[in-house]
Amino acid sequence: MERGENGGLKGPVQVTAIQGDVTQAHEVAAAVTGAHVVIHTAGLVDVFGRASPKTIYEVNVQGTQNVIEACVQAGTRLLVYTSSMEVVGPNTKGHPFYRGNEDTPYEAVHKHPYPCSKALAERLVLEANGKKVRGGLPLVTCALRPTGIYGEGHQIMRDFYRQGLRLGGRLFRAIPASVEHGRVYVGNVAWMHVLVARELEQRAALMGGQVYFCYDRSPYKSYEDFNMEFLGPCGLRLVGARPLLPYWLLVLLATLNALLQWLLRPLLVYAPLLNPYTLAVANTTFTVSTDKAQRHFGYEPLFSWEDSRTRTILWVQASEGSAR
Ligand SMILES: NC(=O)C1=CN([C@@H]2O[C@H](COP(=O)(O)OP(=O)(O)OC[C@H]3O[C@@H](n4cnc5c(N)ncnc54)[C@H](O)[C@@H]3O)[C@@H](O)[C@H]2O)C=CC1
Ligand SMILES: CC(C)[C@@H](O)CC[C@@H](C)[C@H]1CC[C@H]2[C@@H]3[C@H](O)CC4=CC(=O)CC[C@]4(C)[C@H]3CC[C@]12C
Repeated sequence: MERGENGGLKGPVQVTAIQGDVTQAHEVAAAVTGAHVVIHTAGLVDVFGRASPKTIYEVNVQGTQNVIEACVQAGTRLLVYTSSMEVVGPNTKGHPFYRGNEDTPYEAVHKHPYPCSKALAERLVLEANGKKVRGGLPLVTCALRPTGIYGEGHQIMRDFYRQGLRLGGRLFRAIPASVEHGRVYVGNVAWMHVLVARELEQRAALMGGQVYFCYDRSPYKSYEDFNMEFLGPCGLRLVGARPLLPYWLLVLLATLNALLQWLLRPLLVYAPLLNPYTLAVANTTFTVSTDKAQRHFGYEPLFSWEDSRTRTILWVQASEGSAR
């Protein structure tokens, strides 16, 4: 197949969809059979208490173990795993991670089921690097750590948008503007996965067993201010130059939400955006500044910040029709 000027593929690419459950080893084995490279991006992304810790573990950890085992049995030598910034932090102590990179020392301490599961899964993938697969050759693995992904299909962005519509076009600041979060456009995350899948075999000695943050040129902003880059052009406004409520009151409200979730669980799943974990993460600076992916396999973002922003705005506006 012919390649485009940025090295991307030109012309039709044949895709065969096989639906399956990563927690079912036999289904994973069937999906992996014959694959030259596996990109394992399936995961249960839940920090709102919708799923049980057991289910999060089964999908994110056992599911990843099933993928590794399937690669070994099938003789598939290349495995790329979608890990997460959360493997690093923010930690339970609220330590900021400011313009850090893959080598920045940071005390990665987690209690929440989601980051714990991603950290364990990443470790399984990296430890599997070099493991002999069927046929006797070594498995080559690496893990990509996206920061907060945004773009088309971002359900949390859609939830904020709908919340703003319900509140008369307003959202109320809860987090100081000074608390910066690194964010990355979904198209650039996908592009990094494609580049790794393409380069991992030839650069196995350099890339095998490595982790790479997913990054692009999206600006560092507070989570709420960053979201307003898209929700503002869709008619919403963020009220307050500073948080309208004191932090202790937000902690109280988040705790009440967690208590309500626990009390209501036998009847329904009550899973608001604000809970002790989401508040703590939102309130802790986490930004990355790295060029490791560029140095190791020539990664450059495929989508500029301007393009990423426009595409996301168009998606939110399109979801407006479904919101009303
Ligand atoms: N959303 C974010 O900000 C970030 C996400 N990630 C990681 O990116 C990956 C994709 O996440 P998102 O696209 O955000 O979430 P998503 O919920 O949109 O995608 C997760 C996918 O995994 C599939 N999946 C879930 N359980 C499965 C199972 N038992 N068997 C097979 N497939 C299953 C879902 O059907 C879905 O297509 C995940 O591994 C997540 O941990 C990493 C960093 C940031
Ligand atoms: C209610 C307010 C306090 C509001 O600001 C809460 C925002 C909160 C829902 C998000 C703030 C930071 C987000 C997380 C961050 O982007 C890192 C993530 C990485 C992942 O792998 C999965 C998603 C997430 C945990 C992401 C989830 C939503 C936030 C906690």
